[in-house]
Amino acid sequence: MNVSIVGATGYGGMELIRFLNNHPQFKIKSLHTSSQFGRSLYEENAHLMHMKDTLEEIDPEAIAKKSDIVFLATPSGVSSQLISEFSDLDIKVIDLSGDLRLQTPGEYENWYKKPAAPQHIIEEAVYGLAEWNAEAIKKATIIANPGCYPTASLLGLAPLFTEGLAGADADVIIDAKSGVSGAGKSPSAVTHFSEMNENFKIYKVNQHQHIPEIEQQLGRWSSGLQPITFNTHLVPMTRGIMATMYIKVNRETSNVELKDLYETVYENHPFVRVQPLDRYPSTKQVYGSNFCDIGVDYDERTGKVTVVSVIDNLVKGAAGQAIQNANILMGLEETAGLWNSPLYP
Ligand SMILES: NC(=O)C1=CN([C@@H]2O[C@H](COP(=O)(O)OP(=O)(O)OC[C@H]3O[C@@H](n4cnc5c(N)ncnc54)[C@H](OP(=O)(O)O)[C@@H]3O)[C@@H](O)[C@H]2O)C=CC1
Ligand SMILES: CC(=O)N[C@@H](CCC(=O)OP(=O)(O)O)C(=O)O
Repeated sequence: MNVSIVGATGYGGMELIRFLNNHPQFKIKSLHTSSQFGRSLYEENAHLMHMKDTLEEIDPEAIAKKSDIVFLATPSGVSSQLISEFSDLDIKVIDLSGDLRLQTPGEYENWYKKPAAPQHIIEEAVYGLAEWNAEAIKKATIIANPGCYPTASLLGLAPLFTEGLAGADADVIIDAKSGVSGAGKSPSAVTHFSEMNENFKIYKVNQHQHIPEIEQQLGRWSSGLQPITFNTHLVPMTRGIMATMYIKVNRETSNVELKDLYETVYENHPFVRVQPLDRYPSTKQVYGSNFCDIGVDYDERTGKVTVVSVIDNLVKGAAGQAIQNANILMGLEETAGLWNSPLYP
């Protein structure tokens, strides 16, 4: 099966290339750029010097003729415009941006401050939280790949909500931290070395665009969900997300019960690894891999559960989950091309 990547020169695009080069069924057919067509991929990306591909312009009709799937790894505000051209063509689309995740155009415009995609396309797009939406993903034409923070948060929260231990009044608090590659390839005043080195920053306080995305999915599991508290921090490391979450549960529980619950829920989901009792994950144990590692603890004093969830933002948080979704969509093994161990130490 042939695949194309739009936004191939960005961090998400290059991570797609890294995994697709080792994929048993998918072959990279073309790589697309908005600003560098005609140049060789390796010219600005020395680590890809072994690849001879030339970057091509973004022509949806030409892409649909050569490929079965196109990955859009473009900044927000791009696929909301491009998607209309692809949706009339015979090609599956997997969008890594936030453009097709929110079910209401007004909500997208409110949080992203950009024009939304057409309503009928938003309705057609399937939310690609792979562990929780596989049946819909199998039948999808357009997949909205989840955001990095929502992936870590929702995988950690899901068992409590789907198994009835937490409900609408769970008073969810998510305290999340990310490595700097989450902000993409372009350097900025916030992310350059002397700003980030030996520093720890909170940003977008109570304003992050992933708030409605997390609430939307939690609301599917628990109707009438009260608003959540969600805040994000930048950590001076390249990759990794840790979401530490606090959830009020509706009855007493124990760490043994919680561990059993999480293990049972994720029994048939190889990319989610539940930690042993009294162990909590760190970002390095998933570095470069498609794993999401989760640790849980019940605090008897407060009646709250603490969930710690870690992913690599560029893999399970972006390119890895996008390929996992492509595997499910094409009827392949979910793990095809993704079953590598984390890079450690
Ligand atoms: N980084 C992360 O951890 C995650 C990112 N995402 C999302 O994935 C998407 C890609 O992110 P990331 O790779 O980090 O971003 P980058 O900024 O690293 O890369 C984006 C790429 O998109 C291309 N691009 C820029 N403007 C346009 C345009 N107008 N039309 C078409 N292509 C354009 C650029 O390449 P060129 O100039 O060659 O066209 C650029 O290399 C974003 O929407 C991001 O929010 C989601 C989850 C995690
Ligand atoms: C560290 C960092 O800056 N992370 C980015 C994640 C961006 C992203 O993934 O945005 P969409 O999912 O909405 O496309 C942020 O917090 O905005």
